[in-house]
Amino acid sequence: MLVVAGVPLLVLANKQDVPAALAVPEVERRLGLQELGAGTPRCVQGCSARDGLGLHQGLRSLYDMILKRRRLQRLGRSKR
Ligand SMILES: Nc1nc2c(ncn2[C@@H]2O[C@H](COP(=O)(O)OP(=O)(O)OP(=O)(O)O)[C@@H](O)[C@H]2O)c(=O)[nH]1
Repeated sequence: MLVVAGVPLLVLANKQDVPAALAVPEVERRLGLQELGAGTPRCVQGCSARDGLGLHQGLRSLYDMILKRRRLQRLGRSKR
């Protein structure tokens, strides 16, 4: 997985309607996302492409992370 430091990351843990699907914390652990550190905002969202559950929430989280990052970038620029 290519991750650019600081860029908001959304991981969709799909097929959560399937009983054998990995739970969200396990997906996060196996991808080693905790190693990214606080500088890379991220969200691991459980979802099901079959019924759409979790998709809106995931995209909403990504949108919020992008807005927050933009605000922080603007603040950083105005302080220079
Ligand atoms: N139950 C369920 N089935 C899904 C979901 N998303 C995809 N599928 C089904 O899983 C099968 C494989 O589709 P994909 O996941 O798109 O394809 P893939 O990535 O090549 O295959 P996988 O490695 O099996 O995921 C198809 O029959 C899809 O309809 C989901 O959220 N829930």
